[in-house]
Amino acid sequence: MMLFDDAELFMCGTKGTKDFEIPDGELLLVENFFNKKESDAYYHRLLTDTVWSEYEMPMYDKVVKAPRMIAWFEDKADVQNEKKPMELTEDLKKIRERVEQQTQLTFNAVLLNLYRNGNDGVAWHSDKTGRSGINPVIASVTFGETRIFRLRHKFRKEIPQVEIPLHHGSFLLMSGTTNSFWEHQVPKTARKILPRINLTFRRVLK
Ligand SMILES: O=C(O)CCC(=O)C(=O)O
Ligand SMILES: [Fe+2]
Repeated sequence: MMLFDDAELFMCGTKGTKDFEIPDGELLLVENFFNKKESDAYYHRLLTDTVWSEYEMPMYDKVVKAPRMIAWFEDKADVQNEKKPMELTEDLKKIRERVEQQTQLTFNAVLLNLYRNGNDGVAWHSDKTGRSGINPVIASVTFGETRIFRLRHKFRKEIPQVEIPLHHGSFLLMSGTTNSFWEHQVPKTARKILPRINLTFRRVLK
């Protein structure tokens, strides 16, 4: 794959913070959270150095491959567990530092998603999982191709959906009750596009 020079194509958004003031949730976008130079460097290294895996998810009575690649990293558990997750790399730790500075929160795990092209995406879901409690704070960083991040209220269908193009180097924080009341997706697209990497920092219970 010839991806390396292509990073020049990715534009960061204009610098600015936007509070989306959604009902039943908190949603904050910071464009240009990482500048173009930092974003290009992280994009290249994460793309090539990460050991990406297929993710198989249960779907009714079958198991299907998710249309994206993933990698999960987590701080070393205090208690040794059987399945040792990968620890955060130096790059991931540096990115986390910036995220923690911004949010004044701490995170002990990060999920990386790689959307290889427009056929990759993520279907409607919210991020509640057994290990992160009912209202997890999700801190999301994007590098590479701009993809639409769409949110909809789970119960009040009259509330308009929110559509946010997440640009190279942007940061999005979902907090408060967002994950109880809203779900989100990254729709597939027929456009010819380059890969996008998304990182979601999380707090998981050990
Ligand atoms: O790629 C994104 O922006 C969102 C990823 C996501 O929703 C997830 O990993 O739970
Ligand atoms: Fe999600």
